[in-house]
Amino acid sequence: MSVRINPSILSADFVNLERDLGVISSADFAHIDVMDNHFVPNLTFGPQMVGRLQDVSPIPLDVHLMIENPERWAPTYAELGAFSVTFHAESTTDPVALARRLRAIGARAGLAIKPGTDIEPYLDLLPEFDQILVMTVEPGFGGQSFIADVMPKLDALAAANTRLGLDVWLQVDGGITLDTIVIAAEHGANTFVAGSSVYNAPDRDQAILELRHAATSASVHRH
Ligand SMILES: O=C(CO)[C@H](O)[C@H](O)COP(=O)(O)O
Ligand SMILES: [Fe+2]
Repeated sequence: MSVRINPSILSADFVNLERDLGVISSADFAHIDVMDNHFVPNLTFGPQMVGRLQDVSPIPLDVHLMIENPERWAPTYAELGAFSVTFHAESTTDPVALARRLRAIGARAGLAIKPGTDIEPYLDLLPEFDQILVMTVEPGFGGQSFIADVMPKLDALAAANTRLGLDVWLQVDGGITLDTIVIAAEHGANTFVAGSSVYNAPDRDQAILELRHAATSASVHRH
């Protein structure tokens, strides 16, 4: 059972992003939080910046779009070469159509859901996606506390993967630490975004290694 550790550069130094991408090269993907100050009450960066991050990153980019009207912008990130592009169910009218456009460009397609959004309507759509991002905080800011109440959504997604014979990656994002990563892995998560717990650690490689070990042990224990 392989797990993926995706540090979020939301907790990096925004005037030293090339340097701060370089210190997470032992991770699987760099998680890039795009916020538009409309879908969430915070603003980060757009395609121009992400294109340059793509140029200099030692690892592939996992782009998380917290924006309104993702139909307008998500394909642009796929064209820039992002490995995966994840948009929110709450700001999309036709998630399947958008996922198909992203896949046609060559990116993996991800669907994200906020803590208050029900997963049930999306379970039958799993074949259309490569990953589902279950938010474990309200989107918008790093450094918040993990919301364990959303774990039943992971249980439902893991069961749907089994029922449909799929391996759609199950991603969690928000408040992931050495303790909470175990809880999420026990509920079937296999792709873990960690911002502050990686970037605030004195040794980023060590933090990534410890998160990976904790998640792997919990996954093995689960199966
Ligand atoms: O999408 C996000 C916030 O909306 C970030 O990816 C997430 O919060 C990571 O930060 P942390 O690990 O510090 O919670
Ligand atoms: Fe994120």
